[in-house]
Amino acid sequence: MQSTIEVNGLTKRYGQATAVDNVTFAVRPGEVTAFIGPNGAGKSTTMRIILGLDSADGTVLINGSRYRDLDDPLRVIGALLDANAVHPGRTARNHLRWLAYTNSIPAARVDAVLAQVGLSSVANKRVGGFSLGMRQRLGIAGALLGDPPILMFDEPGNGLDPEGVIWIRTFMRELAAAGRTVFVSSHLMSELEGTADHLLIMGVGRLVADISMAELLAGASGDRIDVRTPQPTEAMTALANAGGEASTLTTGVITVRGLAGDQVAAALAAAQVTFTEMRAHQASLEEAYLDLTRNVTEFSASPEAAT
Ligand SMILES: Nc1ncnc2c1ncn2[C@@H]1O[C@H](COP(=O)(O)OP(=O)(O)OP(=O)(O)O)[C@@H](O)[C@H]1O
Repeated sequence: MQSTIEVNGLTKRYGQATAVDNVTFAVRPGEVTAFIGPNGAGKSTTMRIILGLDSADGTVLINGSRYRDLDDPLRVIGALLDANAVHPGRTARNHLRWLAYTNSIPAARVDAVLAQVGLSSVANKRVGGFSLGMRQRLGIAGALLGDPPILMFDEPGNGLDPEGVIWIRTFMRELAAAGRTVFVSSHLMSELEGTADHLLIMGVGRLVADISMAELLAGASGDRIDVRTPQPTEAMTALANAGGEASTLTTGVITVRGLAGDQVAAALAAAQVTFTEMRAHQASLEEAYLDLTRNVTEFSASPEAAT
């Protein structure tokens, strides 16, 4: 068994509401696996259950063991769940020292992880004065303290400025490249495009896709063609008349479905519409996600499903 999280038949109910409904998946090492879904889909609940912080039906195995059976849990799985769960009166260094001490981790790791997340210069400052972005970094430092092979981050991009977002993306890629298992949740598709290798997509309570990023994007790009034109209205009409399904996502670019490249060119030429570029459409993760979830009824139950 190698650096994995295995979730099997997980179900969590709060009264009448089912927050997590029979969810099964495995998270593999050497990859960034993104846990994506709208607000309230059950991502945080699942992560809390993985760490044994909440009870549920079903099983969760970390490297083949339940969390509570791990001898040194912080050396196996490190997690950032809630960046605000730190005593505000403590300094960053003292918070990590306490965490190291109570988990039999050498104190030398404290300065190592502070440097890793870029907090060395504020190590002796009280956490109460930290921005959310600094707290996120401190939470990540805590997750790294035991040098675990598995890392789990719940919305780590929250509160980070653009530079911080690039930092966390690069950092997650480096962790995965070093062979670690990286499991990260987000409700922002753009945040994980170019970062995640694999996607676990949640509807409201249910896992609706377990798919590689490459496979999802290839499927969503499909047989669509992008045409850049200074005459978008005329192009839309010509392509619709030729039997294509034309839409526009970017100003000046028409995306056509249902016509081959030569048919698109012929339709535009016949209508005397000029175009400056024609190429196979590359779907964004956001687009692929919306395509995938459009027909999933559970999503429409949430007003934020399309965010
Ligand atoms: N302690 C609780 N008591 C009652 N309901 C809860 C509790 N915790 C979560 N829920 C409910 O369970 C569902 C899943 O919530 P959860 O926080 O896991 O979603 P999420 O996907 O992490 O959302 P977000 O992207 O907003 O963090 C929601 O409907 C939420 O209201």
